[in-house]
Amino acid sequence: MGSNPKPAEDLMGRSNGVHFSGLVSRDELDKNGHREELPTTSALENGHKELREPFVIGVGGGASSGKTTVCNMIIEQLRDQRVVLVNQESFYYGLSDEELTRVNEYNFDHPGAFDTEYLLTCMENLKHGKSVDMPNYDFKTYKNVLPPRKVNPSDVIILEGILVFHDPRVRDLMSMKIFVDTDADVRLARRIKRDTAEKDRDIKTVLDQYSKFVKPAFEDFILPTKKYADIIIPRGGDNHVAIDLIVQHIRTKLGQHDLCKIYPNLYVIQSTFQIRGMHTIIRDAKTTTHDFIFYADRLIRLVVEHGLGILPFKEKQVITPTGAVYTGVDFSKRLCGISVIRSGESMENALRACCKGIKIGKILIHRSEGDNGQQLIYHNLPKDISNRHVLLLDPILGTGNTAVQAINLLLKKGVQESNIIFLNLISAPQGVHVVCKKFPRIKIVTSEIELGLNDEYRVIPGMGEFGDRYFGTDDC
Ligand SMILES: Nc1ncnc2c1ncn2[C@@H]1O[C@H](COP(=O)(O)OP(=O)(O)O)[C@@H](O)[C@H]1O
Ligand SMILES: Nc1ccn([C@@H]2O[C@H](COP(=O)(O)O)[C@@H](O)[C@H]2O)c(=O)n1
Ligand SMILES: [Mg+2]
Repeated sequence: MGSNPKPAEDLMGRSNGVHFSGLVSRDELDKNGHREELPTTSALENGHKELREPFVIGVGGGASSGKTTVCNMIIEQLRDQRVVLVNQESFYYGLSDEELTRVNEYNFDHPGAFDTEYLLTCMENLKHGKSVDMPNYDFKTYKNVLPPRKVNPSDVIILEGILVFHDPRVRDLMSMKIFVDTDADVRLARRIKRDTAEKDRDIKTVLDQYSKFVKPAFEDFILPTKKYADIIIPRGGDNHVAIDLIVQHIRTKLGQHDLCKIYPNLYVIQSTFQIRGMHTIIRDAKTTTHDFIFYADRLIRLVVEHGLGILPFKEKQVITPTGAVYTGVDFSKRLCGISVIRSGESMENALRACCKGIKIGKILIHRSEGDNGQQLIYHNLPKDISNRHVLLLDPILGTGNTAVQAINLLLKKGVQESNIIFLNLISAPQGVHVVCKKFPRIKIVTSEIELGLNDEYRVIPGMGEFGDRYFGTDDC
């Protein structure tokens, strides 16, 4: 795959082609909040470009303490990240027919009930970037016979379960350990509700199991692991402050905010599952041209709207049909769009749809060896461009070389640097560094920050050659 990252300084003057990618990623949440993923690479650390090991979080605590709830809340807040949830309960040994006849005598809360060796293998593989076959335990049949779930490595791996801190080898894989601490009576009440509703068990069976196994095991095996926790969350999912702090810490460790912290003029649009879903489609190499255009258009529209949102405005009052005064704003109309041929042309329709009658100029930059690999060969810009705010359109910011050429031309034509908003769908950190360092007053609006560039200066994970995919020339 050739994904060794390049330092930004290396890229200036050496690229002879950007905007490619071979890596595809797809995330899906199933009904249990599990994610199934195709290969991904790891996140960036502290704004640097090296790819690194995933951040592993352990979430332990008594049964029904709210571990899964806490994990789902963390995952929800990290919806713009590649997160995978591993449940310790998937690693329960299946019961033999003989054991099934005496199921009420089986202690599911004992460390020996789990296949910890296989759990360890799976976690080590995930941590080292390999995909794994996760067992699929069925609580109703007590068996492990369902087809395994393929889980691929991610930027964040969360391992949750009653005894995830019991084995020191599993503990050692974790970068952060969270213990969910909920009162025993609350846990029991929830357990009765859950096991009768979801596991088809009667109250007597649940209570017998609780007093015979669950309570003693909590005291003997689970509670003693609380001392290993870095964070103890009282009240589980009700503790929003704790969950917010945990998410902040994870983001800091992933270096997610660093680029925006370094460059206040970089705007990454707020991610939602809709947005990630659309990215998932357009990044999938198997997506048809028709779907690629549809979802790329939706994302481009969001980026354009966001870009328009950071244009200057003046306060304006209007009278509504009810005769009331509405105090609003009047936004700048001295605008134009400039698309970088050819992929930037894919963004013109969205801009026209948002700004009736907007003038759109074009710049063509040829990429070849030598001379920074860049050659400006054509431009057609509005004559009065120097008096306008310019929305520069190019869906991918890779090395930054093309953007630098285009911006240099705009500046030469008298456009003020602070009047340029560069709109793109994805930005490689290297390109962000190059553009923001050279033009600190320019604004960049993007929908996702990429992992980096590979040896061939292609954006990873990226989405391939955008222009070819959008204009349907990818099989020419
Ligand atoms: N803060 C809460 N308030 C009310 N019910 C909760 C809360 N947290 C969890 N539950 C419910 O309690 C049950 C057990 O929660 P869960 O998160 O599955 O715990 P665990 O994974 O620790 O067994 C679930 O039915 C869940 O909906
Ligand atoms: N067949 C099984 C397997 C496990 N249990 C109980 O599940 C609890 C652990 O799950 P949590 O989501 O609550 O962490 C544990 O207390 C086991 O007794 C079961 O009842 N049947
Ligand atoms: Mg659970």
